[in-house]
Amino acid sequence: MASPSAPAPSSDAGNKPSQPVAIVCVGMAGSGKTTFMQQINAHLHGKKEPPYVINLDPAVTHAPFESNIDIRDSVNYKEVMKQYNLGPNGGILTSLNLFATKVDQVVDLLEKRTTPDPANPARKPITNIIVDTPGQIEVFVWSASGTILLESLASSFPTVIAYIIDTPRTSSTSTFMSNMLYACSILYKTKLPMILVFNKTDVKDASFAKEWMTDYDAFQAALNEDEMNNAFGGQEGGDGMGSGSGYMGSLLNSMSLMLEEFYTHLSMVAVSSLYGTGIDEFFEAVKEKAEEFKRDYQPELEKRRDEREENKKKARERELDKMMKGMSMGGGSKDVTVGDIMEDDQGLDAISTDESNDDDDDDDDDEEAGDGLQNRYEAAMQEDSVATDASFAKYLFTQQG
Ligand SMILES: Nc1nc2c(ncn2[C@@H]2O[C@H](COP(=O)(O)OP(=O)(O)OP(=O)(O)O)[C@@H](O)[C@H]2O)c(=O)[nH]1
Repeated sequence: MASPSAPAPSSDAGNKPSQPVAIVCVGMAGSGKTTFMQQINAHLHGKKEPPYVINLDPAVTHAPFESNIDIRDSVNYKEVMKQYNLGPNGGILTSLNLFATKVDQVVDLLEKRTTPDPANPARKPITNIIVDTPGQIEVFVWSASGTILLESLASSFPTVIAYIIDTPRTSSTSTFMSNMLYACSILYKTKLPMILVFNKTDVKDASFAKEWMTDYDAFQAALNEDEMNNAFGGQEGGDGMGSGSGYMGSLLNSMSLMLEEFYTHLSMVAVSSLYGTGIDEFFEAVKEKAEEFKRDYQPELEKRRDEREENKKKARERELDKMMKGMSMGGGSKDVTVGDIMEDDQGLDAISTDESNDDDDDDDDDEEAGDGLQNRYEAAMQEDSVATDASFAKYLFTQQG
């Protein structure tokens, strides 16, 4: 739930350097997401701008950094697997689903931490929110809970996807293309700006990737070379010149043409999470993509957020209405409210619906009792939501700083 005091991200707010940005790290298992998170976390701490850290990977056994919100504090992944009789992926998915039910409170907490606190002016508002996700990308990106979590985040903050790529494992044309297609599918699914983070460049330089993304001919040359060396395997060709699979070659060829357009929407940085190189460039790219978010993505998201708020308001009104109806008992020409029962204090048998017995004063009393009751319930509902937020913050999440 977007709190009313929270700053609604607006295009002019983009010029303020302190506007918080959410960076969601996504990548295949072993690509180095956690190590990258650790590196950007350390980088921001070094700049005296500690980020707000969220871990959404319920299965991680050891995280080398402290999280402000950790899914493992609210959902026991192993217990979920046991209780629901699930395998590892089902367990992660269900844990995310359970966690997604609390997303409003998560966003509330984030909004509080990213705005100045009048009660504590010395506390600096957070300017970066960094999020680690499960290595099973599809479980996060293609699940309803992943969508809810991302959309909720993006409805309050400029949000950028950092897609972490294992560079040494992406150096052949076929693995490169597979990875790019995956990135493409994430971009179109999340509709959020994306940075390709070529990680592990201490092992393999990422200049080949940059060249392939910007120069179609260079990729074609590499493709021909791979074909000649039979790098794709397969049985086709057989012309004695190491032709490899003709099918694979032409498929990659067509895909590379299609991806040319996709590359224009991306930023690309080369980093080594192990040694901390390229991190400054990464944050430059984040700045650029955050601007892009405000310019291109925000209008659509704001529309969706307004719709959601409106729906929420309607649902609340419906609930209140239902509750009030449930508490009034119809009969005769006039509804009798619980106020009648409370006033008479004689139980249901004492309720009279006979208007002829009521004088004008009674009518006024009835109205007042009804209104008072409605007001009290409205107030109670609001108090309840505040209490839920507070207790949620208290016992579900680990609050650091
Ligand atoms: N050489 C080198 N190794 C790295 C780098 N980044 C990560 N690694 C190694 O890659 C392995 C996987 O790194 P993680 O950070 O655990 O990867 P992950 O994507 O979080 O893995 P999952 O949690 O399984 O999804 C570890 O052995 C890291 O030490 C890097 O920049 N260079």
